[in-house]
Amino acid sequence: MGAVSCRQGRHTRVSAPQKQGGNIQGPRAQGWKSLWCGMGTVRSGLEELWELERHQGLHQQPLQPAPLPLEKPLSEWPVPQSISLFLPEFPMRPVRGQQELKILGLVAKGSFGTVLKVLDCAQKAVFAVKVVPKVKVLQQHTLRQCKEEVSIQRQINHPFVHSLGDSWQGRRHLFIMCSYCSMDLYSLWSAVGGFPEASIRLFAAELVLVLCYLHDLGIIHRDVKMENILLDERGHLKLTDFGLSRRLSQGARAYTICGTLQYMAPEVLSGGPYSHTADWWSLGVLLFSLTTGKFPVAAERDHVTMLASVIHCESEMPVSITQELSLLLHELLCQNPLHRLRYLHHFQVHPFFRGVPFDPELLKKQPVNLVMNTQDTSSLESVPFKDFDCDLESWVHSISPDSLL
Ligand SMILES: Nc1ncnc2c1ncn2[C@@H]1O[C@H](COP(=O)(O)OP(=O)(O)OP(=O)(O)O)[C@@H](O)[C@H]1O
Repeated sequence: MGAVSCRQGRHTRVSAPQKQGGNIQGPRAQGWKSLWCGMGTVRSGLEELWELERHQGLHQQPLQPAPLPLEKPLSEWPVPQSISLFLPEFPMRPVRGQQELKILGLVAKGSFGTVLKVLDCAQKAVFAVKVVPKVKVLQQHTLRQCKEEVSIQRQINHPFVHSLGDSWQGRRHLFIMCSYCSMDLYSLWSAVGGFPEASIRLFAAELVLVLCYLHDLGIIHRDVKMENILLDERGHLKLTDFGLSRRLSQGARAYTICGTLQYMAPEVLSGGPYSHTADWWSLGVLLFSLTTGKFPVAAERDHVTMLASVIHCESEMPVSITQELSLLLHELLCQNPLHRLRYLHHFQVHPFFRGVPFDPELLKKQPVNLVMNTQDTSSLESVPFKDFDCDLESWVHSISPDSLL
């Protein structure tokens, strides 16, 4: 049996961006403080502010705005191991960032990293930056995986995949930057519940194209789930989080038990051998949930119990769904990976996809009314970025130091 690395089914995603002057409280704020304190190249100015706060006993008073001092260029040679270990995927950027990036808010706290929303002042564009503490990477023995994540994301270029903007390292953190998406499928699903079949058909076709593309490149994603599907401004999807992905050539097998329990195929839960086909099971779970508003099998506490539930459960299809969709779900949620749908031509001729063009450009032209409607009614997410254009000093200024302890 392979190593076990299971993730939680849901992130602590912050549903609305934090505005300038907004309150940050509780454990989330604590996360911010420790994050800022260790942000190395990007937030070294903040680190100094925290130090100042500690030594001058300013806990009860708001911090004064202060200019961000530039971090001294790296002069150590040879490069210390704490840096060289993460090269070349995470290059050192001594000056970049602290002058150009401004934190706009906290997006989510994943199991590996914290995702921040930032403004790149030079490019005048908003990005999401995943910040991963190096110490966590080393403690959890995920160095190889972490480098693989970046190297895979650099290689990929597909309209429905979230491509990598940049990656670099500070002294204590790794940074992975991508363009920012204001909505993810999980949040949309939580707000809307079951989706109409027309929307499911479009999402499914886009995901089929992405998964076929990845598998043809010899990449297995291993964490296909709603939280890892972001939606662009027109509602089309972008698969993200390649943190568990790996290169697996056609015909090769994997054994590591990893993924998010509710989405993991039986052959993954049992410790393999498994292949790219496991991603199609996850797609089945995802489509079932989008259709019915609930997961085919409730989450269990560990992979052993989850396996028992998955094996013994015959997911009942609601009578309200069409036969074509029911057939698709059955064929994806097939216990035997060899009998599971998995090739593009399977989907192209499937009755559920009758008339669907399996072409990214044509799919992108189709409207996703569901998302547009939801975004229209959401409050903060649709506020223009300039409204929360705060810089680091004002963040520090606006937050009560007590709430950050
Ligand atoms: N570019 C982005 N724009 C907006 N939100 C994002 C972006 N990237 C990630 N997120 C949000 O942050 C969440 C966590 O990111 P990600 O999955 O990369 O971190 P993680 O630590 O690997 O999470 P986990 O291991 O728990 O899946 C995502 O599920 C998504 O909701």
